[in-house]
Order: sequence, then structure tokens, then C-alpha cells
Amino acid sequence: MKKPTILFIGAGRMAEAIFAGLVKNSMDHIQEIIVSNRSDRERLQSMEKKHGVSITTDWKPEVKLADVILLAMPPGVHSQILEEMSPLVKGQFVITVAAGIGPSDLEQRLPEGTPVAWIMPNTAADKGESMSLYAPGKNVEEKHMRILQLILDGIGESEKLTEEQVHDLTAITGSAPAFLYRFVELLENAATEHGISREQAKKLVGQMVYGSAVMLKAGSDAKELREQVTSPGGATAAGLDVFSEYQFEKIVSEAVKATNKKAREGH
Ligand SMILES: NC(=O)C1=CN([C@@H]2O[C@H](COP(=O)(O)OP(=O)(O)OC[C@H]3O[C@@H](n4cnc5c(N)ncnc54)[C@H](O)[C@@H]3O)[C@@H](O)[C@H]2O)C=CC1
Ligand SMILES: O=C(O)[C@@H]1CCC=N1
Repeated sequence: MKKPTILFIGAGRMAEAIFAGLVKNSMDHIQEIIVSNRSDRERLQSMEKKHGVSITTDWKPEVKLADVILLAMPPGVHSQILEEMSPLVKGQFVITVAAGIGPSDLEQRLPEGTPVAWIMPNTAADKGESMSLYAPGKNVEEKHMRILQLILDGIGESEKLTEEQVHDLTAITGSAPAFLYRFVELLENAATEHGISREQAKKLVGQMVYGSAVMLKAGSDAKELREQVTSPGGATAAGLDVFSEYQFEKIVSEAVKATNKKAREGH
């Protein structure tokens, strides 16, 4: 297989998390990573220095050199960029990571027959630990699937879903890391109220979350793990009662709904 050249349009947080993961894990199979950004030349230069990627502020001339074009800019600018890109695209594999922009949206805006895909990653891509959802478009062939898998494997684990499912699960894998980090922030704040430093709080909570993630990753069921911690009539049960009292279940369910609703409105 010819090693692909990947052109990123957008050099923000998600783009960096992805190319950082690829640079660390997949460069044996990639020809070149070119990263473009509209204006922030300083950021591009720092990306070049930190990750060894090629950089440019003008993506258009790079389209003909690229095998894969990875769209990592906000959902709201996709229609404009796709309009500008469409006349330049000659069979390149176009992938977006934008919330709300499924393969059918890309297919509509690009020349007939263009292979496209949608990846919904999360920022753990930076450490090769993303849980990425993906939905290939109708023109994706075996050779494109190999490239898609190369990208997905470089940033973590992945799961193929339908376009509709990716819309409906954006909150769960794309956004929920922020929910979890918010929970961590609040536990750290609570910890520092008891005479320990921020650094100690970070260690306590970080290792607690890591240990819990290891238990889950080992295949244990979350409900079972929760029950193991919750001694009957004990301390944890008293804490979980407060969760029920303040309708934690409803908070989570409403947060998931609001996230997905906003994600779908993204274009
Ligand atoms: N941050 C995250 O955890 C995740 C983000 N995403 C998706 O990734 C995309 C980027 O999000 P972030 O990296 O968080 O945002 P960001 O604000 O950090 O980065 C956006 C990038 O797009 C560029 N950009 C903006 N307008 C542009 C235009 N007209 N032409 C070219 N480039 C333009 C910006 O210069 C910037 O480099 C979004 O579509 C988002 O839905 C998907 C999954 C997770
Ligand atoms: O906040 C956002 O819109 C993006 C989508 C998933 C995670 N971040």
C-alpha cells in the first residue's frame, strides 16, 4: 500500500490530539502529515516544532498532494470549506471529525463518487487512547478502509456505527470526557477543603479514576463494581442516596440529550 499523505484543515485541539497520536504511533505507515490553519502562524510553527509535521496557512495548493483530507475545523465552517474544496477534489479520501457532519453531508457537498468518512474521536487521541466512533460513506472501498483503520488505530480504539448512531452517541464518547473531568474537578475541590494541597488532591483523584478505569477495562460491569464498593447500609450508600435525592440520573440523561441536540445543530 502506498503510504498516504494526510492534510489537516484546522489545527485546533482535536487536530493536534489526532496528529500527535499518529506521529507517536503510525508514522511508519504515513508519508507526510501537513497541517493547515487559517491565520495563527505561531501555533502552526509550534506544532511543527513539537510534532515534526509540515505546516501551511493555505490548504488549497496541498489538496492535489494529499491522499486524505482530514477536516478538523468547527462544524459551522464546513459548508464554506467544502464549497471551496469541491472543485479541487479528485478522488481524495475526505474525513471529518466535526460533530453533526455525517458522511451523507460530505457526499452532498463533494463531487459524485468522492470517498468520505466521519470519525467522532475524543481528546485522549493524544495519548493513543481515544474511543472513536466512525461511519464510512457509500464510496469507501477496501483501500480507503485500510487508511481509515490506520488513522483510527493510531489514536486508540474504534467502533464502526451507522451515521445516525454516531449522531446519537457523540455525547457519550466525544463529549463525556468533559463530563468526567468536571466530576474530577469537583472531587479535587472537595479534597482540598481538608488540608491537602492541590497536587495531593490531583494525585488522589487521578489514581482513583485510573484504578476505576482499569477495573472497567478488565471487563467488569459498572453496576457490579459499584455494588462491590457500596457496603450495605455503609458510607458509600449514604453518598449515593444524595445522588438519587438530587436526581443524578436525570442530570446525566438531560446532559446527554442537550449535547446531542446541539451537536446535530452544528451545521
Ligand atoms: N475537542 C474535542 O474533544 C472534539 C472535537 N471534535 C470536533 O473537532 C472539530 C474542532 O474542534 P476543536 O479542535 O475542539 O476546536 P478548536 O477551536 O480548538 O479548533 C478549530 C480549528 O479550526 C480552525 N478554523 C476555524 N475556522 C476555520 C476556517 N474557516 N477555515 C479553516 N480553519 C478554520 C481554527 O483555526 C482551529 O485551528 C470540531 O468540528 C469538533 O466538533 C470532535 C470530537 C471531540
Ligand atoms: O464540544 C464539541 O462540540 C465537540 C464535539 C464532541 C466534543 N467536543
